[in-house]
Amino acid sequence: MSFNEHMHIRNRYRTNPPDFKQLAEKHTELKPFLIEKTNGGVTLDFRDAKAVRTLTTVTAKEDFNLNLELSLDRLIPRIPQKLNYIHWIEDLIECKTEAIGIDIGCGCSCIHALLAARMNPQWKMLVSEIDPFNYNMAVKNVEQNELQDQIHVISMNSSALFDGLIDRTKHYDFLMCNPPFFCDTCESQGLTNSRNVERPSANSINTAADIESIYDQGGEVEFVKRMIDESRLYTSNVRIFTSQLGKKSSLKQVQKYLKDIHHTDTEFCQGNTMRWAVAWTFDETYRFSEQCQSREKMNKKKQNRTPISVQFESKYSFNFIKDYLEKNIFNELNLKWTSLSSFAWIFDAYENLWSHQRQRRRHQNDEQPPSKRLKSNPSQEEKLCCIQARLDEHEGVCTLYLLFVDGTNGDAANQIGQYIKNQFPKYCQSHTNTLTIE
Ligand SMILES: C[S@@+](CC[C@H](N)C(=O)[O-])C[C@H]1O[C@@H](n2cnc3c(N)ncnc32)[C@H](O)[C@@H]1O
Repeated sequence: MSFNEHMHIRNRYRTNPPDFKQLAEKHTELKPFLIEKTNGGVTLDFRDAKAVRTLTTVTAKEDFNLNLELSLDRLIPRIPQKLNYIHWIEDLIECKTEAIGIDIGCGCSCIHALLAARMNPQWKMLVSEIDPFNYNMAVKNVEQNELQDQIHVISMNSSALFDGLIDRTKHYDFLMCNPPFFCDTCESQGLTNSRNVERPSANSINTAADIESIYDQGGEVEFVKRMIDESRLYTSNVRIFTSQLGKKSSLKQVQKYLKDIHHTDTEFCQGNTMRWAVAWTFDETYRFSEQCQSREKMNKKKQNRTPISVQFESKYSFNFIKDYLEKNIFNELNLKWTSLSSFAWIFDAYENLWSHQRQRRRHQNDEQPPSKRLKSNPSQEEKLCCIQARLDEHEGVCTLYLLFVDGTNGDAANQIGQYIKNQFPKYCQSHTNTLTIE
């Protein structure tokens, strides 16, 4: 399965992936690695480190005019995926033309800073590296592209991430990082269950050295947790902190750790690889824009913005249904409601009395003497939902529309709509003997 259609919208490779044949015509060093496919096309063996390294260096040259030196025993960056991260950073800082950024652990390629600098000629990057080999090669890569004015590489000799790097008298627009991913060599060699056994084995080589891929204090989750802890000391120096994550399970743990900090997340898609990323900020004036959020979150939001409709049989009049809602449903579900007009309402729910389990509890509660009933106090509870409701009549048929406005239960309009669909026939049955439906 290819995730290319979900690459960042500005990623130049989204609709125009590298053409290996054309690249090899111009950069002949790629030619020996081309493999003819039965359909006449060509591909590369992504398990061959030399092939992957050559593809990266010729792509960097062709598309970014970058002369890149890479080592076969160090991480070889995949440029299309790196662009997803850089474009996301651009979105986070609202495409500022002048910006100062930080990259923690630049690797021998120094790829984040080189791409960021080429794509944004007025950005400045401060990057760190703890491994002396990577540091020396990163400096070389900056110098051979004459980007010393834009990129400053710092060698770290302690395990501190920010101390000795971030200048407390300065302000930085963003911080980025691709942390060491694994906890130990077993995980890096795929011997522990980090990879779902159902998933096919990796069809792409990982050339990362242990120093690059292993953080023996708990892998990427603990590395990013350390970043979060340290970021609390630099709240006014860095506007937006970010980190990439290699596993979706890591994202959940990091999000939990960021509970009290304003944050968002996204995913980076390319080929059949997905990566995740988190961003957090201590700037109370800052709001993460919609385009910076994950597809999952955006899809949920879109779903919530579509009103749920409940259609009633034509034999039930507008006033009958309106009475049913105001005198039964709104009370039964303990909704705090206000009329917006004779046919529209807005209501809040602080407890879920519409799902089966909750209904059972409600009935049990109703059977208790009043002194023992559970009381709900909206001021102490979180709001499950605020919903706008409208009852329309068209050619004698009434339809109720429910639109989720906000709250913690994004599916509430759908659930309440379903509840009304289930309960209305029962109500009608119990009322046909005593009331007219007009
Ligand atoms: C997964 S690699 C990422 C390299 C590069 N940024 C990339 O995305 O291709 C992680 C890098 O972080 C470096 N690193 C690990 N701990 C560090 C620390 N405390 N300070 C700076 N760099 C560190 C490693 O040496 C390694 O180069």
